[in-house]
Amino acid sequence: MAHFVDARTRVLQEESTKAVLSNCSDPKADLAAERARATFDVGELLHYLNGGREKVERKAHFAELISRTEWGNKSERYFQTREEQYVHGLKVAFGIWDFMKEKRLGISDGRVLRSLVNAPGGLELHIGMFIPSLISHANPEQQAKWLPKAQSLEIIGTYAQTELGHGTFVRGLETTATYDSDRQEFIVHSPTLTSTKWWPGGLGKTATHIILMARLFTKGKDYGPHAFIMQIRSLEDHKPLTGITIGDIGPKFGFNGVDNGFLRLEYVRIPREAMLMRFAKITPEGDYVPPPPANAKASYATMMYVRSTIVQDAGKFLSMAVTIATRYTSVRRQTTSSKGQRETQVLDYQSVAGSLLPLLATAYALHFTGKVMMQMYTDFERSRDRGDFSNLPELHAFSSGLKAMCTTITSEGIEKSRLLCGGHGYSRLSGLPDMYTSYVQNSTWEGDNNVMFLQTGRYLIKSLLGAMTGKTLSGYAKYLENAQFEMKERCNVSTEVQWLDPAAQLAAFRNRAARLCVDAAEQLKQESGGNPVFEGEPWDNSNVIVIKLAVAHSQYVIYKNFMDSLQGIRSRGELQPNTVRALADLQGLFGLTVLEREVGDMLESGYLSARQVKLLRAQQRALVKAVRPNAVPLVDAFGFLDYELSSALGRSDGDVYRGLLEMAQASPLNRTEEGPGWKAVLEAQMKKPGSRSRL
Ligand SMILES: CCCCCCCCCCCCCC(=O)SCCNC(=O)CCNC(=O)[C@H](O)C(C)(C)COP(=O)(O)OP(=O)(O)OC[C@H]1O[C@@H](n2cnc3c(N)ncnc32)[C@H](O)[C@@H]1OP(=O)(O)O
Ligand SMILES: Cc1cc2nc3c(=O)[nH]c(=O)nc-3n(C[C@H](O)[C@H](O)[C@H](O)COP(=O)(O)OP(=O)(O)OC[C@H]3O[C@@H](n4cnc5c(N)ncnc54)[C@H](O)[C@@H]3O)c2cc1C
Repeated sequence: MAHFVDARTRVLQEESTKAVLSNCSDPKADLAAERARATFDVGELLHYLNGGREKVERKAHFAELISRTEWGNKSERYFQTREEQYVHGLKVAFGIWDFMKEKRLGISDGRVLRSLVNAPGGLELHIGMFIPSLISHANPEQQAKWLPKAQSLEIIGTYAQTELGHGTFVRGLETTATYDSDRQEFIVHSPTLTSTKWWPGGLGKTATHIILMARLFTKGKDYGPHAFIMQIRSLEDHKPLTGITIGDIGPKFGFNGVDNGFLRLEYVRIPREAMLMRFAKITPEGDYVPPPPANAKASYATMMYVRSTIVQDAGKFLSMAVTIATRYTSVRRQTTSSKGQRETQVLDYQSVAGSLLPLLATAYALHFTGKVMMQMYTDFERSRDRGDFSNLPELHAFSSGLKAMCTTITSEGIEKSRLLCGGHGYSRLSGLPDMYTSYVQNSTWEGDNNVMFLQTGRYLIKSLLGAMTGKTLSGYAKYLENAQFEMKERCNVSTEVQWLDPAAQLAAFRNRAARLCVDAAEQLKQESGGNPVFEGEPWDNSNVIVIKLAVAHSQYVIYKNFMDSLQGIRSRGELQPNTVRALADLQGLFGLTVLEREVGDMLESGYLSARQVKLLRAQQRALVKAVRPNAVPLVDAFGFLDYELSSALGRSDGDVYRGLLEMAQASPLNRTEEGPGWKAVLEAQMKKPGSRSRL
């Protein structure tokens, strides 16, 4: 029934409404005004970043279609229970599958669809690791047997490596696969409590098959972790097979649509052919045939593939967070110094712009590094398929450090973006809390970040030691050939504007990394009492400096990739000069922001003087101002759709307050006016005789 308001009430209210309206915010107009400030052609950059106009339009077309399906509807997204999330995640996966079949779409379209719906569920590991493991570890016969079933979703798999007792230290896995040559079978077994598999995504309630990482024993000898494929659930009634105990590990910090699981095996027999035998093999008689020495770590290849995809995705997630925060802080107005004046857009506060715009620049930096990373992985696959594993060590070092660096940056960046949105950033309807809780596990899974940095540091120190004995280095570590020269080098910047020179910035990144490498090698030598030892106490006691080195190197790599990518764009004339200028500002802002944060090392080493640091800071602040007018256009160029962001604050029309109010309607607490607590608790309590008088 309509609420009746009398005329007198309306007249009295009119004046105050007028007063409020005179300086109240108009978010839609604010965002439109921001867009009008663009100094470059947003459409051009949008198409460039997203692989062309056709892809941009195709994505929008898909979003339009799937948003109307039951599984693609996101209105309940923030209100689901864990069980609902899990079932919804499955519906999404199969919804996408049917949609792809119906429209005859390929894998790259599938990726777009998954990213649009963004509802991680029980099939993540099937797509992300089970199928890739079959491709990289199975021999041609095994691939012919398993891949069609996996690709048609006849079976659903996961990657079961981590155990209660061991995740990082893969060689310490306790699950055993013991070969019985009489029956030409392996007996797979969980001999201890700590050998219980724990964490694999989809293992709890979804997967019918697993890639099992277990220690291979044959003829009484332990050959360490190897990959096996085995069935764990019946394809008839989905119940666990004999000797197998499986379940869900319970709620997590985020990512709760995924049924991460546990698994115990009790003397389960699997055929000899269950061992994935592309590299290492077992003969029917039980003789172990090792992989060639060059690819001794071949069984770790899936992890490297996933690390590469994680690096590729880091930029996307940071860009999403920054899009939400930039749009919102452009329309959010707070505080005015004089009465009658409009309140300030919060993005105009130096503290907000000074935090958010460097993140925007970083999102662009990660975009370019992600592309380089995937290219490097693809190149590795090509040479691997020719039997050439020579670039494996560099790929491992590169992907480990970047996985750690990019996920650290993105995790922190999402949280910073949320904080910059104030109170509304704390609402799940902003999209930022869920993005954080479901992203931050990237710092842990697929190799804890510190552990990954240590792998990169190890490679760099070994490279440096090699260079000192005359070895030629290649790839990103090449600069270490000149480490001794770098130790004496001083920065030659003498004016603020000279800090804009990419060569000056790159030199600072490189010098810091080179010096840290020399320092780390020195410390390791000292701890080792002579020749550096890369394990045990000497190594453990050098962890902090080695991680610092790997961070510095990864920052150098990300900056270099940004610089080289922009150079390539310029020399190929791919973008108009105004667009390149906008990107160059971002490159400078990214570089100087990182260097500013790390000046302590460079002052300590003597590479920079206090005056040069002052100049650097001033130039960094100037770049924040230079980027400010393009803030909204630059996030628009990422090309995220409202459907994709699923955020009241990130709306492309800027209508954030309406967005919050509309999205909140779906809260289950709003299903009735009195709310679920009235009948359950409140009524009885509040109507108790005497309760009013007590209050
Ligand atoms: C479509 C796309 C969808 C994507 C969706 C995503 C969904 C998926 C989501 C994902 C969900 C997540 C799912 C999950 O989480 S799955 C579980 C992931 N688990 C891990 O990542 C475990 C992390 N641990 C390791 O990787 C290893 O054990 C480490 C690396 C720590 C040490 O290992 P180890 O103790 O054995 O070695 P070492 O230190 O004695 O070093 C010995 C030598 O080996 C070299 N070395 C080491 N490793 C590699 C390597 N890989 N390639 C080449 N070389 C390598 C190393 O440089 C050294 O060389 P050198 O110095 O002697 O020359
Ligand atoms: C959401 C999620 C999903 C996952 N999905 C899967 C999956 O599908 N399949 C699967 O097999 N696994 C999965 N994992 C497991 C994941 O790969 C491991 O948790 C990860 O590799 C870290 O190992 P850990 O838990 O043993 O950490 P730990 O190694 O116990 O780390 C604890 C601390 O010790 C430090 N540390 C450990 N070793 C060293 C060292 N050598 N030197 C210095 N510091 C060290 C680490 O830096 C860390 O701070 C998942 C994990 C999560 C959180």
